[in-house]
Amino acid sequence: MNVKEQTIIHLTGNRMKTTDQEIYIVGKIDEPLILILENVLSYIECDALVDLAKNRMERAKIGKSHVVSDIRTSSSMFFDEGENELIQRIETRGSELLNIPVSHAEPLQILHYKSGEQYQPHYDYFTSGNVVNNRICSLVMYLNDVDEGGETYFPSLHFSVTPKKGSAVYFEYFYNDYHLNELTLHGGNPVAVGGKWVATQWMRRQSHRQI
Ligand SMILES: O=C(O)CCC(=O)C(=O)O
Ligand SMILES: [Fe+2]
Repeated sequence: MNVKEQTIIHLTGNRMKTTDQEIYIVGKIDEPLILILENVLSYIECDALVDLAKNRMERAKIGKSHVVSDIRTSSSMFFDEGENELIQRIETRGSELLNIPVSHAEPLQILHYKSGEQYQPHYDYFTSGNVVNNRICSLVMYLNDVDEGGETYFPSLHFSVTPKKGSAVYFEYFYNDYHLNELTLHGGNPVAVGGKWVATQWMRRQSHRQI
């Protein structure tokens, strides 16, 4: 018999409550665990994140070498850890939702795709040999509705998620079975009409912040 591996998030019911938000689970894949979540951010929070990020965007850099790459044609920025009340609130909510201490959180990343821009399929975890404190899960939060295109796409699962303002897709890749981690290959489909803004929260296996 095949026994299902432990996941990071343990679900009890169709809602997840944090101190200040009630989040709805509206879709799920079991293995690897992928959740579609609604009401992760309020509209006001989405707009505020975009406003704060707007003037701080630069062309996206990929991975450790930080070389500008065509793998991702969007632009990006990172907020500083807990840099203001809004960022603190969102980091705390993410940590409560995922049940992982905020010290494991990477700085919140904002991505902006203009029409035609995309993010080719990739893994969020680092694949080079000796990573000691790798990423274990991702929460990709949508900050606006996209008119056409811009889905988060999981090619190995033939599954895509349509961006919806305030909603998010969560996935984890902390499995012993490497094949399950590899199934989290994902990308951002080209935005056909309009633009797309996302906020990505990655969590590390161990504490990442110097506090
Ligand atoms: O834009 C998306 O839908 C995916 C973003 C993503 O894969 C990431 O931030 O690592
Ligand atoms: Fe990603």
